[in-house]
Amino acid sequence: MIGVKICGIRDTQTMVLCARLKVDWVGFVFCDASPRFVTADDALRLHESAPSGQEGGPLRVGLFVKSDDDFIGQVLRTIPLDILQIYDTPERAIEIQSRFGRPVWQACGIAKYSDLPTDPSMAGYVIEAPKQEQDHRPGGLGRIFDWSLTQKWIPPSSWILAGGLNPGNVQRAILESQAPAVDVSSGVEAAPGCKSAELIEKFVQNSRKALDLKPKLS
Ligand SMILES: O=C(O)c1ccccc1N[C@@H]1O[C@H](COP(=O)(O)O)[C@@H](O)[C@H]1O
Repeated sequence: MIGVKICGIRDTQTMVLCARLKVDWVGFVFCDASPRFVTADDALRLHESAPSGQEGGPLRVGLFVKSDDDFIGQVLRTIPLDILQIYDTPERAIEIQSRFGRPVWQACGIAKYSDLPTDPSMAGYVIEAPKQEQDHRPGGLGRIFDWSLTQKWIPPSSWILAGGLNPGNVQRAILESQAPAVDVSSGVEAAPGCKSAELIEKFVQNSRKALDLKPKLS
């Protein structure tokens, strides 16, 4: 079964839907440059609206972009995040992992094969398109990269494919990249920051069908 993460949740209906669809992870974006930004109090309200990971619901992932310890600590005192998705240097991501005692998924922008990470001490990696000069934030931009780059990569720990995925391309993305899990934000939205129940359902369904399709597409 392909793991699925729905990121940038801002409303309780979407939380409840993700729990009903047995999505593996939901993401809360603590980056105020994003149309999906939530405060720690918003995230707590969302967290409380659906079964927790320990109760069989989706694990809660918090996204932090170049955040300092004070900010991360303040969010963690409000909401019990299961995983921290970090947009920062690898050194800083490792520091955060040991300081806060939570698994860290480091976000890596991949333009070429040698950009793929090799450090097994990180709990996981989010493998996505690289940030460009004009971007005001590092993710949630609906941009893909060359999925075939990960085919021969030996991942040092668990990983998830992200960037520009949507219900129409996710099956091909899984087959071309050989990803064990997929992460989507803008590709299941009706407008920036506004999730579509219909697109989420299709995305989850199509992701999970990818394994069945393998012989037909390869
Ligand atoms: O979603 C955002 O606005 C965002 C802001 C800052 C950092 C990451 C963000 N989103 C993450 O980016 C990838 C790809 O998103 P998309 O599917 O291309 O829209 C994914 O991990 C999002 O969670």
